[in-house]
Amino acid sequence: MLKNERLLSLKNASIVYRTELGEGRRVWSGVSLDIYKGEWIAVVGPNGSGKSTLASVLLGLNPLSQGQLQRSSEAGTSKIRGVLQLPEAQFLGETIAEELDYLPQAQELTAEERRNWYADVLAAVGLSLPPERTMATLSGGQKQLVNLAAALAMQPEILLLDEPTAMLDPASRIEVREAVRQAHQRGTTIVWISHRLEEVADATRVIGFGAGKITFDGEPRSFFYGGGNGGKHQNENEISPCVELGFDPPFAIQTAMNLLEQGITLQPLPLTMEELAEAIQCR
Ligand SMILES: Nc1ncnc2c1ncn2[C@@H]1O[C@H](COP(=O)(O)OP(=O)(O)OP(=O)(O)O)[C@@H](O)[C@H]1O
Repeated sequence: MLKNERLLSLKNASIVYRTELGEGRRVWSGVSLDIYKGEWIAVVGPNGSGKSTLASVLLGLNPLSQGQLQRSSEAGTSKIRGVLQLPEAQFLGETIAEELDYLPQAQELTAEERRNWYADVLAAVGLSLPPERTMATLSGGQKQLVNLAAALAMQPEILLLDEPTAMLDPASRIEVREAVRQAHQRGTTIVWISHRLEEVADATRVIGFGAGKITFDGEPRSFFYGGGNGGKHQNENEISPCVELGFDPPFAIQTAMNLLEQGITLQPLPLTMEELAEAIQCR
């Protein structure tokens, strides 16, 4: 796990919502979390565990009931950008050009310069669409890629994604994931909230949310296979943190676990079908 410059810290944070009856509903409490430059953090947890609430807190949209949110000097509010579950929820313009025109960078460009800039912004997520295309005519995946392009054009330190692929078909999910991978390779820190555990394989770190607190904070292999650093295969009585949170591990990991139970060693422990095939071939 990369541990260098700290961008954001939550210290002993709690969130209490007011219900319609005026009572307090505690979503989570005692949450402490440091986010470091260059990390790719996958946040997972059951429905209602408070993942989207965490997204709102980190984006500065939801005040804490208790505790503190600290930003490093470089990671001011302008340096974290979010992409949310419903692509349409974030649109302001009717066309791609109008959407991008809302970004502060656009204000400094001439009409001529803007055309090249639109192309560059869209190319960063692998899109080559005419800027005059209306948003309503785009596929769900393309809409989400435009959202992603707009977020990345702001050059955020942290890109926060709250289930950005939830409404997308498999092909669009792959496109969005690839665009995020490339942003991460260019140095953007990623916080990705997801229900799809196969998306966790890209992460350098997993945060598990459950029962009102963080239940797991570690590497993906430890999350899926249990054990300490890098995930040693669990002993008979140990439940992996993934299963403990109520999730079935992805197919590749379930298959690997079955092989391990039969005494077949796999090095390194695979997180994806490709890694599983490789580990079997290397035996
Ligand atoms: N503005 C709000 N006012 C009151 N309660 C809220 C509010 N927002 C969320 N909650 C409640 O807080 C809890 C956590 O919600 P949140 O959306 O953060 O969970 P989640 O883990 O993202 O869920 P999901 O996986 O279903 O999207 C839920 O019980 C939800 O009903």
